[in-house]
Amino acid sequence: MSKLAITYWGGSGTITLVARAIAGGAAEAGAEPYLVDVSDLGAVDWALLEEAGAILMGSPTYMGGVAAGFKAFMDISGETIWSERRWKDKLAGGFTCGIQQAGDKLATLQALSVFAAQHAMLWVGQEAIGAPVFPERVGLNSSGTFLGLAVERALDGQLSAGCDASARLYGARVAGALNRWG
Ligand SMILES: Cc1cc2nc3c(=O)[nH]c(=O)nc-3n(C[C@H](O)[C@H](O)[C@H](O)COP(=O)(O)O)c2cc1C
Repeated sequence: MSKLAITYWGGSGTITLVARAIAGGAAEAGAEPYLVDVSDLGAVDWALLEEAGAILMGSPTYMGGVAAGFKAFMDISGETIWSERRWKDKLAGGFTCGIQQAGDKLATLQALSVFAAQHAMLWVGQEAIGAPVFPERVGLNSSGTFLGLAVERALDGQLSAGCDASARLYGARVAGALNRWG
């Protein structure tokens, strides 16, 4: 299976926990995940991203959209990576977090999915259906977001069990997609 790059930018730690949980779920499903913190654009392993079969993108939702730190990464990719179609046909997906259950997080995922389309990438959404449809799955995909992964802010430095499980399932889903199409 080809490499799965998980790019992210986080301010206070939640998105880092989410990226790690996604990586855990993906590894359990047989993928080879690589965490790529984009907070220092000069330190980003661009060759790894070019080699990867899938690139996931994670940003906290700030003011109803992608945080500036992640947007800087998006914008720099709009130079030669975009014009030379270097990420074309890679699988893509997105994840975000916010303090509120809705919190306009969908707008962040929409921006990330449009970004993937700009790069001619192929988007993979979240599949998990939680409560109340399946009452025993309390906390799983609690905001009912399917465009990508949307979770709530970590408390006490920990993701809730439901958010952690949702992130792991999303990692496993992308690993499965990579196995099938990557
Ligand atoms: C400037 C700013 C704007 C924010 N805007 C939103 C928002 O629109 N919706 C939301 O649900 N949470 C919002 N939050 C809360 C963060 O998304 C939340 O605390 C998240 O866990 C931060 O992720 P991080 O720990 O990776 O930085 C905002 C936080 C900050 C600092």
